[in-house]
Amino acid sequence: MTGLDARRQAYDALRDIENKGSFANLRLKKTQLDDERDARLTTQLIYGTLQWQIYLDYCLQGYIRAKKVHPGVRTLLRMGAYQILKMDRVPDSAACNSCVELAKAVGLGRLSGFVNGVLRNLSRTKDSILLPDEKKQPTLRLSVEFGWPLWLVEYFIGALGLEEASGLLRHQMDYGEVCIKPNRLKVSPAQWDSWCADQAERLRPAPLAGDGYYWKGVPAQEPAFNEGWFTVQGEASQLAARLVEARPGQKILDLCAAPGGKSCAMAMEAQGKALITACDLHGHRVQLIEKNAHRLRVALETLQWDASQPRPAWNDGFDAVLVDAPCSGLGLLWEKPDLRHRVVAQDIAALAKLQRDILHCAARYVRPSGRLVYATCTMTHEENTEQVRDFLSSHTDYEQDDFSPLLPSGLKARVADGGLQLYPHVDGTAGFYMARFRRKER
Ligand SMILES: C[S@@+](CC[C@H](N)C(=O)[O-])C[C@H]1O[C@@H](n2cnc3c(N)ncnc32)[C@H](O)[C@@H]1O
Repeated sequence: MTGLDARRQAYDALRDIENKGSFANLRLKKTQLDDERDARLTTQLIYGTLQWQIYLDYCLQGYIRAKKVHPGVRTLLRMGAYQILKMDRVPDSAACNSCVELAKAVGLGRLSGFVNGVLRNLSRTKDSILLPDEKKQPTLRLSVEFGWPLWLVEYFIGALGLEEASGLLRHQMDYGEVCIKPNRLKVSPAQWDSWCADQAERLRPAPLAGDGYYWKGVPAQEPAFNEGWFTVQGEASQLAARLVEARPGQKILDLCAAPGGKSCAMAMEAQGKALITACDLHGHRVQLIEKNAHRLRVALETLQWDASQPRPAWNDGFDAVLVDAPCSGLGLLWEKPDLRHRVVAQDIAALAKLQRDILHCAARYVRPSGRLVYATCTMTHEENTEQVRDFLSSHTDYEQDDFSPLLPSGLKARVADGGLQLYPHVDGTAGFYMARFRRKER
């Protein structure tokens, strides 16, 4: 059967994500498929099944009478239901047959009849599934229809109102595309133009990223990526790195740097001539920064360091400091759907405290008239606007720094209260927040 290997890899990854808490994007990198079509199918099955899990479980519940379902079978049913309900290009019969074959291949052959029965019934009657009433239960409807945990729907409705939250929660993104940007330190204009011409059918301009593109491809399988010709970085992340305005000869500190996307972006922006120190709390993540820098051939100094602890030796030592803070990551829920099932509301307060501590330390490292950039990939006011307000009220040696001239002309979001909040449904980026402060002259 075509795609059975791809489906098996997706099944194994989904089991690891559930059992071992693996992150989907990292687990995906471990799948081994040489054929690009298979690799795309695996990606779509993993991400799609996770994105729609709540919707799929809702639809499946009407077809399952058993009180307990074997966890492996539940994964198979979700994968099958995803193909039947959300993947138009897969015929229902292929979705059913492949799940039955997969059940046998993963040692669940004795339950393959059950899998077959549930999926065939679903396929036959899928058009009559009733979702919660939009008028009577708008919150539950958004949760089920678009696969969001209820608390997240309630959070966004509380923060944005029903209409805006609906727009946000309805937004979908294409998992098959990544945003790329040329590494001008490594690739010549002629080489880049020629690569882009080869890839023309898979590229579309990234409106906010200057010379970047959205590319339908698998980076690890692309020689140009392994040669360091381009970086993979979302438009919002690129923008946050740009706010630092890293210039040749400057000393820059990136306090929460792994896996090194923004550190490398800043190094490239400064034509490889800035002195960039990239730190992270976790040693294994510091290695990711080094790996990234090595691939892109940019020089960075790396250090394992807890940014919430003061380091007096750094006081007044940097032209600019970036705090790309650990955060609830709600802005990445579209591109990393496993996070929807991982983040919990209780995380937000603890993260806000950590962010405050990190910002407080970072404030000392900036030289007078230097820049401090604060960024998160989330949309909670506790982690964003409240941090900015709190920082300015407790650090009177800082003022807000207007960065609007640096923003791309096509951007719809506007700076408000000194910060820029990007939303997926407004600008098509990840949900991201950024603010910039300038230390006053003494
Ligand atoms: C949003 S990510 C950074 C992404 C990175 N700037 C990039 O562009 O690739 C936040 C990082 O903060 C790190 N982190 C968490 N707590 C930290 C702490 N107390 N000190 C330093 N880094 C920390 C995490 O390990 C994670 O790598």
